[in-house]
Amino acid sequence: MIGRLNHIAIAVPDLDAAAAQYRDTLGADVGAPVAQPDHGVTVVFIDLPNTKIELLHPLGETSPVAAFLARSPAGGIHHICYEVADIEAARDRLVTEGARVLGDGEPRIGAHGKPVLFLHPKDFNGCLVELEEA
Ligand SMILES: CC[C@H](C(=O)O)C(=O)SCCNC(=O)CCNC(=O)[C@H](O)C(C)(C)COP(=O)(O)OP(=O)(O)OC[C@H]1O[C@@H](n2cnc3c(N)ncnc32)[C@H](O)[C@@H]1OP(=O)(O)O
Ligand SMILES: [Co+2]
Repeated sequence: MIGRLNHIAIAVPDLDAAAAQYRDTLGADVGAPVAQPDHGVTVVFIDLPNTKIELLHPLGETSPVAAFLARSPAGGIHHICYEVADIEAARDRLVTEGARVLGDGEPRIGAHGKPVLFLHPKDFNGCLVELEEA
């Protein structure tokens, strides 16, 4: 069911500083910050030869990333995003197998204009999993 690794997300306390570090210190191809108010984040995508890095910073009062940074003020790996061919079929299979799909269980449009879902970290070895329809 899961396919390619679409991205690894890192929550950061200072988005501009993290983007500059990837651009200048690590020599990476760093995109511009994009506000994603529906998801409560501002994101910067970094293109790598075999996947992407998503830098995340809280946006708005109800950002899900704010609580993460309150627990880990220096930042840290926030989630892993796998691609799936059919996100509703994937959701239905996961629910059948007892996994918790976060939110109302309905896919929402993510940073790439594709439907995404999130799976509870406690069901996947302490790792927040995002699924994005390829
Ligand atoms: C523009 C979209 C973009 C894209 O790529 O398309 C994005 O990726 S948007 C990313 C931001 N959105 C989300 O993260 C939505 C899903 N997240 C959530 O619903 C919450 O963050 C949740 C439920 C994962 C955690 O909520 P909260 O921070 O309030 O913590 P809890 O007390 O509910 O946590 C329970 C338990 O889980 C541990 N936890 C929390 N976050 C993570 C994490 N990112 N990775 C691993 N573990 C996590 C937390 O420490 C608690 O563990 P415990 O042992 O009980 O203390
Ligand atoms: Co993501």
